[in-house]
Amino acid sequence: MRGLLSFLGDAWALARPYWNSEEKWKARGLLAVIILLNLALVGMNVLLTYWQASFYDALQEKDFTAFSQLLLWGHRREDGSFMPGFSIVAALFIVVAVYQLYLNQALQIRWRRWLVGHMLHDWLDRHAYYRMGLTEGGADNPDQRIADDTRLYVSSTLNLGLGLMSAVVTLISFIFVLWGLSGPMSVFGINIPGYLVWVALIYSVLGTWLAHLIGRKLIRLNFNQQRVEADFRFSLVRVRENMEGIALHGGEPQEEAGLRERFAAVMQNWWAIMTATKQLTFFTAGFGQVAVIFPFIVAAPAYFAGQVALGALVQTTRAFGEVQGAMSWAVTAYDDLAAWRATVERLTGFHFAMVAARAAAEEGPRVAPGAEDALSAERLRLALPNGRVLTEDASLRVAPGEAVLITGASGSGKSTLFRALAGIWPFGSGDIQQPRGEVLFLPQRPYIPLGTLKRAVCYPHDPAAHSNAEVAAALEKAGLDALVPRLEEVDAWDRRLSGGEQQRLAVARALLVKPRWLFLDEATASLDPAAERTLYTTLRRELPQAAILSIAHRPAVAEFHDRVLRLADGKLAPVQPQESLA
Ligand SMILES: Nc1ncnc2c1ncn2[C@@H]1O[C@H](COP(=O)(O)OP(=O)(O)OP(=O)(O)O)[C@@H](O)[C@H]1O
Repeated sequence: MRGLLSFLGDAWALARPYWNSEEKWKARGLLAVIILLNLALVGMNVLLTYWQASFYDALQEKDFTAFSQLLLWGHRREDGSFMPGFSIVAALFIVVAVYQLYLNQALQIRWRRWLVGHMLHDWLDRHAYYRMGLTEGGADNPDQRIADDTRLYVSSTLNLGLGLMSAVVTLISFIFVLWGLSGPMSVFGINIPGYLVWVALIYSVLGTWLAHLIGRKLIRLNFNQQRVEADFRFSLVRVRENMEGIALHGGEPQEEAGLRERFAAVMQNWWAIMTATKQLTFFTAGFGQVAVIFPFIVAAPAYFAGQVALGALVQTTRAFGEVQGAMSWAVTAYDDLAAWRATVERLTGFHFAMVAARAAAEEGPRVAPGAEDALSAERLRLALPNGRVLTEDASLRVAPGEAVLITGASGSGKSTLFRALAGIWPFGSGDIQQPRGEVLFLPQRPYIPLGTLKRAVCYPHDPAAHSNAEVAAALEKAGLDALVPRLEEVDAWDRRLSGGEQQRLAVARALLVKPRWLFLDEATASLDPAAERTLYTTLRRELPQAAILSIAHRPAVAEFHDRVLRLADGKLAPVQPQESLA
């Protein structure tokens, strides 16, 4: 019970922000209309049971006029009351049902847009996504949670919520109908009024309880299914993204084995879901079948005793069926409820992982952005997620326009030092003063976004911020003249360009963006030494005001820098350029 209450608390915590957001009046208004339409549907259902009673009575009495009037416009009964015809009620029913669904979907997409927008922000804000990827504590498969789980959550919440509401309203309405139709019954000499109502209630409560006992393992299984499906899809995406590496290694058998293994996890969990669903369906289908004849069995004695007419019998069984159906809502919706609960738990887990990752932005070295016109790091202690220390008490100060080369053995922590200077490394301590003005980091494998070549060069600027002529000039200076005519072409540029070309593209980016602070982390390492020299010469000529911090292994790069620092034994120490061999 505690588990259920805390789960409902989580579900509400997930939903509440939207219903109190800037969109709240539109959302609430739309929901109110949908609820009204839903209630109208229930009302028409009630009306139809009375219509049915009149219709069967007309049949029994072979009253053709009443029969045809009841099918068309309507019939005035002997007591003066008017019963609308089936065609009218059915036409109205169709219109209401269509708009109920249409507006429901409109509300779903609005809610989802809001939710996805907020999740994207929380995920990307303060590098939360990066930190979540660094530690195992991050939620698995964020892409699936943002793309799929939000869709499932929104549609299930609305549909289950409206389904529950309809069930409650149907229950209340038909309890009155059934109560009116059902006479008292004497059990051991005690008169029980509205006995059909009690029979329906007992039948349904028993059914719901049994469905819960049989189906509850589906919650965990559904949760797992989402995870294993996402893992499988992710491994397929990895193959697609690393096609060349895999093909060159001839790694297909390994990949196939890995993919099969992941799919086996999908299968295994799916079999467990099938077994659990089979058990639940045996029960729910049996429950549903019995429910068809059960009301006849309980109402038949009165009919055969001549106490009720055929119309009243039909109306009674229908009312019984509706009460029992509404009471058993949880039995029929158990599968959906289990899936919904799994989705809510996945989204809640993701939310808390994001909150923790954003809070962790305060952890690690203290970063003061743009505090002064220089870059400095003091008493920098950088560690790995597992606690291993990379630098102990490293210090650094770089003035505007200065060019500094950082060398050190592979794995000594040079890239991690850059990550810390960028303010994204959350493990360690010390003080970092970030400089004023635009900063650009160029890693060894540049990030190339999807879209046009122009977009790839301008990143992270908006492509509209630069003219084609500017971008073309930058590409030419970086030695990519051949690409100039393809600026507007959309392609998978990260796969189309060679490693060296990608690095040239990154240099073109620097020439275009003209940062005041440029960080090059082995950003020219894929080029031949002559090309590397040319690019460094171009960078120093074109960006004379820029401070440049480079990480490089080739000693020749030192001549383009004012001084060289070497990272060794956890400390940064100045060395002579000729000593800079890594
Ligand atoms: N996210 C991470 N989780 C665990 N270990 C990490 C992580 N990132 C880096 N490391 C480890 O930290 C150490 C330093 O990595 P870093 O990339 O800073 O080295 P580097 O000096 O730049 O090396 P190279 O010259 O080879 O590029 C390496 O041993 C690396 O395996």
